[in-house]
Amino acid sequence: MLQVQGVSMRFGGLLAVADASFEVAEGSITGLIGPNGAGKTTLFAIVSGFQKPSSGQVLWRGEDITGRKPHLLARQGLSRTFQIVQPFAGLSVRENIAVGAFLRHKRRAEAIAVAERVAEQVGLTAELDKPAAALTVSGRKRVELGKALATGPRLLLLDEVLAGLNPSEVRDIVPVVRGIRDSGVTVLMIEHVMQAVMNLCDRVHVLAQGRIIANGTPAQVVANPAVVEAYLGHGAATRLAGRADA
Ligand SMILES: Nc1ncnc2c1ncn2[C@@H]1O[C@H](COP(=O)(O)OP(=O)(O)OP(=O)(O)O)[C@@H](O)[C@H]1O
Repeated sequence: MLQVQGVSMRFGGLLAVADASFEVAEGSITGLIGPNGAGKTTLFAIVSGFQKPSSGQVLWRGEDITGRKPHLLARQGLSRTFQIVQPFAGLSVRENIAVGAFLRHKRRAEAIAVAERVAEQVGLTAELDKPAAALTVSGRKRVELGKALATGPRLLLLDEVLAGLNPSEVRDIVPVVRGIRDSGVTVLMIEHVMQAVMNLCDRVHVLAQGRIIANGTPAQVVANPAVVEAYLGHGAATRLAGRADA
């Protein structure tokens, strides 16, 4: 469904993304993980049209969409959430989610109806009338999810939607993400919360220092010595293996 082919992004002397290639299969929940500064956010910004890569291509259903603007990509069914959630504080939860729905529905009543349907999907029905500013971090994350979902995406890009949540809040949102996929929306997620990655993702791509260093099922990538080293430092995999043998 989505193919990233040989994408590089240079900021001055820094190669933030280096010849990265990966695919997202339709109907999957695909994870993009890696240590801080690995280039995940940059790669996401490229896929969602917020940045144009220095080189390489992004293909959407076979079509080259490299550098296409975010609002055009949203019309084509590719929407994203942001790591820092910034709901319209003065608007209600219903109105915040409806902002996304206006992409495809011109009439207010229709957009509101979509927002109410989406609110149910993300577990916000009881909060619909509240101002977004009154919500907890977990609630705001759900609003962010709802706003993106209300645009009617075929592929939803989730940027650390679980960051800042406590373990029980993570446990509560995991089925929401799975439900989104089950409703026919493919999901690509950047995520640091490994508990959720292990639970949710069909496939994971690991980025370190701008390069894709591994991919596979969650179980395969966490058992991969190159991945362990990328997170814990050179020699960590051997040291850990030595301890396990002892
Ligand atoms: N606009 C920019 N100008 C210069 N350098 C940048 C810019 N954006 C990102 N970088 C650098 O590119 C590298 C990759 O950053 P990026 O934010 O993509 O990593 P990340 O994997 O998302 O990290 P984190 O998990 O901490 O969010 C970092 O070294 C970062 O400082």
